[in-house]
Amino acid sequence: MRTHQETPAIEVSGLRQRYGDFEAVRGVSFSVATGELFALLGTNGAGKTTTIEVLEGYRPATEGRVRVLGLDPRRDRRALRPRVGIMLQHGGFLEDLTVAETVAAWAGFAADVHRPVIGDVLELVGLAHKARTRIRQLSGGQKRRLDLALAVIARPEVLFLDEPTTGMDPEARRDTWEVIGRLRGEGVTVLLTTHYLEEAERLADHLAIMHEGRIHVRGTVDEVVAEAGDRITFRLPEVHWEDLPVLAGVAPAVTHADGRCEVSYTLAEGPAAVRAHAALRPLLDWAAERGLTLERLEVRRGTLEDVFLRVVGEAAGEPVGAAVGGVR
Ligand SMILES: Nc1ncnc2c1ncn2[C@@H]1O[C@H](COP(=O)(O)OP(=O)(O)OP(=O)(O)O)[C@@H](O)[C@H]1O
Repeated sequence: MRTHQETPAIEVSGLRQRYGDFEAVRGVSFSVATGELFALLGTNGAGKTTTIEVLEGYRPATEGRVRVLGLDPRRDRRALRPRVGIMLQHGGFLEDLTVAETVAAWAGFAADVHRPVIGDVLELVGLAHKARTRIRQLSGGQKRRLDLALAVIARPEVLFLDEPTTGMDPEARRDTWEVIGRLRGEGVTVLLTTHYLEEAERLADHLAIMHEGRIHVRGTVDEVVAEAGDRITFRLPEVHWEDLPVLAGVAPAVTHADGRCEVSYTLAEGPAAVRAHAALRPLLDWAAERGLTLERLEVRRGTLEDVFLRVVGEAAGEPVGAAVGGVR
């Protein structure tokens, strides 16, 4: 028998979602352990919001199975409601209410919310000084903070955040990351969608990259970033590029501009700690034998952005890579 600890807080298995003839989600599976933060990244229209809406119980799954805290989000809606916090992509407010009135009204829907909590929650999201301000006088970023306040007021066990920091300035975004980090620290399970790769890198335990209804890559942040491999890049005069060496089994990618060529190697095989070292020595020997200087030589770790762009590029033409290690 499975214990409570072993049951994931969120489970999605073989989810498919159709809108008429169009299949927006095409067989998505992932799970989120209790207390974890899982980030869904992806291109516009990838199916992130659709997936999260099925988990929130807003729409029935066309196919597949979803569970939140072991319950069916539609069938068990009443039982789940007090345990789940939701921040929609486009929350709607009554523009004439003040911030404090909005939170109080919302608290009225939730069980066990007392007035002092309203002040706490406004403090938490950095809106205490705006308590008497009318909603229509808030900026876009302040409205997102209020959305977050409403999502967490009933102290949920699971929090769904759909693009929580869209429209925020960099400082507000950092503040919000801190709030989300604090909630996670308190054991709240969080599923968030975002277009900000840095947001996912900073906050997520596990992440997935979606494109056109499918998850193409998923794993811990380190696992996904490791997939990008290391980059060795430099410039050479045009005359020397044709006999560039193959390094650690990898052929160079060469682009040409202004009479010089830009050379880049992406090394993804082997242990991260040794692969750039192993490839650099033969490269430097090759250059020394020819009396060449490798201009602007750079060795860097791949980034989440490299993986993201590769996923989108591969989906446009080449075959798509499998999920990375550690996938559950
Ligand atoms: N109610 C709907 N009726 C028909 N098509 C829809 C509906 N909602 C979404 N879609 C389509 O389904 C696809 C997935 O949309 P979804 O909003 O889930 O993507 P997303 O990954 O959240 O995108 P974004 O990052 O742009 O918010 C899109 O092609 C969208 O046009």
